Amino acid sequence: MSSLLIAWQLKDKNVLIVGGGEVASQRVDSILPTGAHIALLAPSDGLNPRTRCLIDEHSDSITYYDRRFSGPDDLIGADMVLTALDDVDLSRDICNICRTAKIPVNAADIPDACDFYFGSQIRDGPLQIMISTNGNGPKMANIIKERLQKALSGLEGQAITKVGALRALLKIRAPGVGGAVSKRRMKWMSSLCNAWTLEELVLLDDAMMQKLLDVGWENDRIPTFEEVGGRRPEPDYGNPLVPQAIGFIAGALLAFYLLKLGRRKWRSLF
Ligand SMILES: C[C@@]1(CC(=O)O)C2=NC(=C\c3[nH]c(c(CCC(=O)O)c3CC(=O)O)Cc3[nH]c(c(CC(=O)O)c3CCC(=O)O)/C=C3\N/C(=C\2)[C@@H](CCC(=O)O)[C@]3(C)CC(=O)O)/[C@H]1CCC(=O)O
Ligand SMILES: NC(=O)c1ccc[n+]([C@@H]2O[C@H](COP(=O)([O-])OP(=O)(O)OC[C@H]3O[C@@H](n4cnc5c(N)ncnc54)[C@H](O)[C@@H]3O)[C@@H](O)[C@H]2O)c1
Repeated sequence: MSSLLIAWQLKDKNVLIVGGGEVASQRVDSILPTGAHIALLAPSDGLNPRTRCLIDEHSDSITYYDRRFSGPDDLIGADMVLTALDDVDLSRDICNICRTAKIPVNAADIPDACDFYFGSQIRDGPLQIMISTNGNGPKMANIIKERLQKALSGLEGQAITKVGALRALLKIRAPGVGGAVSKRRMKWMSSLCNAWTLEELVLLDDAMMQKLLDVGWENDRIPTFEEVGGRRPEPDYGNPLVPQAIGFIAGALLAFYLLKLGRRKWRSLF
């Protein structure tokens, strides 16, 4: 069996985390950027220092309850539950209550009881890559993430941000959902993404976007980067004085060496 990989939207949803150890702190890291309201339930004497820090720094997003899990009432209003406990029986009980209440649940210590797994993540602006081994080898997911990270240029997130802005402008210029307009929009956007390099997309600015739409979209074609006023930055050779200074020092050292050699030869003749 494999699993469904989706980008779950959690903005303004209620996520309950039961436990406050190291794994709980990683769950907070994963949930915070989604814009969800987090409730964290764990006695303060078991709080990991990072979890404590996250609670203090993000008091607008995290409501902390300094107590142990007390039963099904703790789950009321939760849209998602994550357990990160050192008590497998309690973890399993919480999973069972969630299943009855139809609340999606992840238990860090019982893969079989999870509705979904976390994965190793690469994030760069709007780009989100999740590596999952479907429960087989979490450390392998982490190693593969590091390999993938090296293969990325670092421009992807910025390029996607620019494409997102252009898509939003195009939707204003050619509104509508479905039908012929949708088909034309999708074809034009896909052709542009295929035709332009990542570097060119990163350099898109407001004026170029307007021109792309005026010249390209309106005439149903993909203009080149240069055609819409794109300019590549001049290659940076650094400070021109640096090579000059290096040349001067090298020249001076060579002259000094030759002078010394000349003197030695002169001496040896007499
Ligand atoms: C990817 C990542 C995401 C995250 O947690 O955010 C993640 N685990 C990570 C690290 C990690 N976890 C563990 C080790 C020690 C080495 C090792 O065991 O390999 C390391 C390595 C480390 O710490 O470096 C121990 C471990 N993990 C699970 C159990 C319970 C069990 O298997 O029974 C045990 C105790 C096993 C035991 O007692 O022996 C279970 C799960 N861990 C998952 C996700 C889900 C499957 C994901 C997948 O298969 O891809 C799943 C099923 C449930 C879930 O957590 O959702 C994150 C890497 C983030 C990153 O660095 O990028
Ligand atoms: N999924 C993963 O990636 C992964 C990785 C490592 C470990 N684990 C497993 O996850 C579990 C948690 O790991 P950890 O390192 O965070 O453990 P931990 O011991 O650091 O934290 C456990 C937390 O649970 C709290 N707790 C205990 N009983 C409670 C209760 N009744 N109500 C509320 N809170 C309670 C403790 O106070 C503590 O904050 C362990 O079982 C571990 O084997 C999972």
